[in-house]
Amino acid sequence: MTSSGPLADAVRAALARVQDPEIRRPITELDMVGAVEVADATARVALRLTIVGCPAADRIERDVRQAVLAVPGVEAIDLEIGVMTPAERDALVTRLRGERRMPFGPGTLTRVVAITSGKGGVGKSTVTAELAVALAARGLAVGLVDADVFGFSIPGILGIPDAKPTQVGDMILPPVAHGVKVISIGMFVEDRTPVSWRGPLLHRTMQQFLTDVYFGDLDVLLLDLPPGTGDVAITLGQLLPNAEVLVVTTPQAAAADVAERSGLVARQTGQTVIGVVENMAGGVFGSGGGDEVARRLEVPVLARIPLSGAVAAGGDAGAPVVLGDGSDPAADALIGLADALVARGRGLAGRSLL
Ligand SMILES: Nc1ncnc2c1ncn2[C@@H]1O[C@H](COP(=O)(O)OP(=O)(O)OP(=O)(O)O)[C@@H](O)[C@H]1O
Repeated sequence: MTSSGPLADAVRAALARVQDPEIRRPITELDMVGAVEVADATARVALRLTIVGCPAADRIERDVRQAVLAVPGVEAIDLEIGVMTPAERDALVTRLRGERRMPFGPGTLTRVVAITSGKGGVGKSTVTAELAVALAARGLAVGLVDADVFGFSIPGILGIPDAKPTQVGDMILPPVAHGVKVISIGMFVEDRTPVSWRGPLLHRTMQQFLTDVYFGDLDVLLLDLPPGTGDVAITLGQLLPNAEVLVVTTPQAAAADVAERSGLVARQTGQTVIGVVENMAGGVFGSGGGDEVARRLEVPVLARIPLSGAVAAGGDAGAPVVLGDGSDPAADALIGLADALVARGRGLAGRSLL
């Protein structure tokens, strides 16, 4: 690694401001920058990409050129692009992963929030995706695990229906949508059909999502659970007893029973139910469902999200309403939910008082 003279140092400093768009760390920290020399106002930079055919290669190359050419005294760049050797890549993966196995269990600094519902179709995935984007828009580092094996609608709602994670060694880099790092079972099945896996396979898959997917340091990790009280909810209850849980329900009174049950199952695993989100309020679903579930679980209703054509259209188009022009009451309610979550802080979730 040759780097000589103040101009070469300035080029290195400029390169330290270029991020790998997938790993979201400076390329200099990822061992992607080799020799740097400057001669006759021309900077020679050796770049090592993590994998052949790296999907972010164009972007990295463009950012590197721009950063280097902005250094006073540099007029041209001679960029030599190579690929890491398997040994270099293994060393990087080991370093990034550290010794941590499953970084989101008890003791984590990341706030883990699971979103559940009693039955399907109440808008749980929509609420989860919009909430994730609203939190990311506030500047938080947000990850989203779509664990809804029967639906996996999150990638579509976020506008990345066909995105696939990049694999570096045995590390999986999640695609990023609207600032949210997203991983979904739908990214690993061929024809997007719902998965009919049972307990052990689901358990392993969830564990892998939480361990092998490189999210980096997150402020918040959201999990979109399948509706009901099945294997995934129980598995995640075991893996993440420290998680906080939001229960999404419609205002329909008849939905209250099943919604309450998913909250109770979460609580049995040690998770903390922090509130209820009533979705599709003011529609044809009657009223009182959210209050009823909240009363039975002894938690507050954190948001009431009105039925909104904009929300449905935004979900179809992959354009979250929380990033819209602010004219939609449902968007306000969803942003209010993000505010309520942040204002609530981490509380005592997952910490024993005894
Ligand atoms: N507040 C809302 N106003 C209007 N439409 C909504 C609202 N919330 C969700 N929807 C729409 O309702 C449908 C179901 O939403 P979604 O897929 O999020 O439900 P879900 O509870 O996650 O279902 P499942 O668990 O079965 O995947 C979608 O078409 C979505 O766009």
